[in-house]
Amino acid sequence: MQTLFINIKELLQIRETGIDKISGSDMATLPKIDNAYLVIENNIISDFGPMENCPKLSDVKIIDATGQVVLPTWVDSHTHIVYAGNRIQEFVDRINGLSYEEIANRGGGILNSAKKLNETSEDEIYEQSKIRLEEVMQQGTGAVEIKSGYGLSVDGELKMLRVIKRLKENYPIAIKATFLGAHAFPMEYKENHAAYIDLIINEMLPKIASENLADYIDAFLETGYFSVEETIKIMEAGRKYGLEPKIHVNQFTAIDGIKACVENSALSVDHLEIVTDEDIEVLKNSKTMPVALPSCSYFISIPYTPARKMMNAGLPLALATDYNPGTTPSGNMNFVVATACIKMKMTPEEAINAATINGAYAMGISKTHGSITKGKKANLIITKPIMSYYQLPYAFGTNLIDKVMIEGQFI
Ligand SMILES: N=CN[C@@H](CCC(=O)O)C(=O)O
Ligand SMILES: [Zn+2]
Repeated sequence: MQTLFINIKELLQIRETGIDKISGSDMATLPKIDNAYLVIENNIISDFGPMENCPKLSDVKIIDATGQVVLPTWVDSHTHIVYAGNRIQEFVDRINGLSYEEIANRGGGILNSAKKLNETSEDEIYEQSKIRLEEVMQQGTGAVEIKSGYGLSVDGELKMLRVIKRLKENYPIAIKATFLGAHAFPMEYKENHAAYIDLIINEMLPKIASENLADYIDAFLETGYFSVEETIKIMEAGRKYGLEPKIHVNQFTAIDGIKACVENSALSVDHLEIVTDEDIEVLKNSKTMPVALPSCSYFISIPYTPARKMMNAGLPLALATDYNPGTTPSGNMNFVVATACIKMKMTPEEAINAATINGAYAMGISKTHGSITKGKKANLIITKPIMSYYQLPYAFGTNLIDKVMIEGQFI
């Protein structure tokens, strides 16, 4: 079955086959066709071009997109959308003056979510998480990475990863699962880090690998969480099971963690609110994608990733939500793109590149997602009639999406 979109006001992010990411000054360019057509065959993009070249097709469903902008769906390469309950009380505690660190030191934060998760059944976690997944799909997300990391026990981590597996099986959206057992030290291991790392490496990882539950491995490399040396052990152990690292690093402090991640061929380094000149140097000429999470900076009032400085140094940059109950209870990529423009001074072109093709790279799916390219998945955002794509970040907070197509189907 073919679908033909005609009269598309702007068809954005059109790319040749084989482009997997966009770096540095190239991020300022977002290739597009004004007044375009686009052909979808089953679940794949099969053709596109200017309206004057529009083919005459028979037995085709025609959609007139006059006034509407069409772009690839967002790729959200960093989320924690599988969790139990919420942390609304901590939100209010922060408004009343407590810091994220103070809340964590009182047993709140990640350990609070871990307690809730371990007390909740797998079915209930699935029910709570699928609501969030369905919500972000309606907001234009067509691929999502989901981490474990609120189990912090063998059973808890397996439970989370099994929920992610069920979401993968039951939804058309591309999902990658990341094992984040090294998210925090449980209370009983506070004074015995080696024993918890041993549990991760010798008990969790073999079980996860035997059930094929994870695609990537992560750790929270941060002062007060996992040290550089501890994170290296986790990355090396994951590699033995074929899990590439995607690491939380430089959220609050810069402790040479990025260097360790690059040396261990991490696919991405995520957060990067605090970035030194040395960090930028080690990222140059590496295959590691830096990932910024501006909704987290917004929600807990920490610095924004220095996007301009990084792009000026020739680096690529991806944008993701970090959707989680503590630092970012929002999975809205439209807000991420707008906030990147408003607060990080990324241009709309840079932000859209970061939220599509570079996001796809950061979750290892740029062969199939992240751009309007012949042969890629038919994953599309069709906007309401708008002035131009500039309106997407400009009218932040307004829902400008008319329809979302994932794998050739409107959802
Ligand atoms: N920083 C580490 N992990 C999550 C937040 C975890 C939490 O507070 O629940 C993040 O990416 O922000
Ligand atoms: Zn995160």
